[in-house]
Amino acid sequence: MAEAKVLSGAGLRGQIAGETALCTVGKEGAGLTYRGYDVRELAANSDFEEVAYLLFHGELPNRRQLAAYQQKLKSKRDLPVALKEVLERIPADAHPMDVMRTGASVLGTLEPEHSFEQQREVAERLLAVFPAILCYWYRFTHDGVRIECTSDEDTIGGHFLHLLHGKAPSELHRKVMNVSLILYAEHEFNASTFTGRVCASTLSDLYSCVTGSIGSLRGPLHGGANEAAMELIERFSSPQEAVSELLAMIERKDKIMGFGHAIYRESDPRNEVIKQWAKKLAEEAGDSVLYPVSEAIDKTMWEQKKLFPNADFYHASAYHFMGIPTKLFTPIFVCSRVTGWTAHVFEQRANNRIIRPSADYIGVEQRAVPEIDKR
Ligand SMILES: CC(=O)SCCNC(=O)CCNC(=O)[C@H](O)C(C)(C)COP(=O)(O)OP(=O)(O)OC[C@H]1O[C@@H](n2cnc3c(N)ncnc32)[C@H](O)[C@@H]1OP(=O)(O)O
Ligand SMILES: O=C([O-])CC(=O)C(=O)O
Repeated sequence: MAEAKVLSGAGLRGQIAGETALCTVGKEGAGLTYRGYDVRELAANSDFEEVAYLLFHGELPNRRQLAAYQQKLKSKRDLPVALKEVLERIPADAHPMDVMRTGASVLGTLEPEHSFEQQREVAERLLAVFPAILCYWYRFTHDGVRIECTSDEDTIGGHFLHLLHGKAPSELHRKVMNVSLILYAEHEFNASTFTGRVCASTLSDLYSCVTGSIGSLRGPLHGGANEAAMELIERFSSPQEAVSELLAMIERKDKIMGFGHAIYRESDPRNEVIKQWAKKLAEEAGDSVLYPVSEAIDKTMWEQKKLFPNADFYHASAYHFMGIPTKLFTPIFVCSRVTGWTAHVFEQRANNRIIRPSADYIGVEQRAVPEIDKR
């Protein structure tokens, strides 16, 4: 299960574009590992901060190290006043991924990375501050309130939900956010990470790398698929309606968001984990539509196209059941993947050569430049 496809063709498929010690994707037996650990085991037993520590330091923390790390991240959560002022000026109808991109970029002007020796501090600052960047802007522009950007929540997942809803989340919701952040943390040379590595290879600063990565993640073929999946699911009021409309979409050769993967062949190992939690949340919410509709789409896609849900599909209903507005789904991915992105930048910097591939030229033959009056 979760094996890699035989790769060929466009999109740099099948090309080895570098080395990494961070992650394997689609390796037989364990579909996704972070530094050798199966993501399903990490999601069952760990805090997201343990995974962040693992990606940055190479090994899991012990209990004392984890407590110190969580405390350190907690102390870095507040936003500079100048950043709050910028966030207040971004319109309510802006794309929240543009808010994340701008937030990272502005922080880079206020707290620049002067030397690569600061790289871990900068990465931890970004990790700690992203939930507040998103929620400060969202609550100010949608509810007219200036929220506190700190909370006494120990975990980043709990902190995010606390800022968003203005109150402490339930244990179940804390747990699901924690699992979700673990599942999204790292995924080898995906498009947004590769963007970050290309930027790093020019010896640029960490904020530029992360800002570029956010831009790549924003698209619906990558991180944006969780929002697109939600828009699909909530269109239907019953599994029967979902199946008949889906068959028409398949007939029209529409792309069904939240399905398929560039590397996995038969399943995405993150899906089985988030699917279970989405089911639990559906039961808790007394839902009798969204989850059954999701399952009907899942079943039909497999029967008709042999396409399986990727990490994004059941994340849509899981986030929805926790009261998270759809347009904030992809920014949550940023709050998590910033760990993978920055760990890849550290790796690139440690063994760097500028990334500069070649192209096959398919344009016209060489020719003389005609005088402007003769064109
Ligand atoms: C966390 C993440 O970023 S996971 C990815 C999130 N993205 C999505 O969910 C968007 C929907 N999925 C897709 O667009 C694609 O599956 C991608 C972008 C993820 C992978 O793209 P590719 O590697 O090019 O897909 P692949 O080579 O497997 O495609 C094979 C065929 O299946 C089709 N296909 C793949 N995914 C889908 C889909 N979701 N719906 C309909 N058809 C699909 C392709 O169109 C292609 O058909 P063709 O040969 O007739 O052109
Ligand atoms: O690996 C990919 O191409 C996309 C993906 O699932 C991720 O980045 O999590």
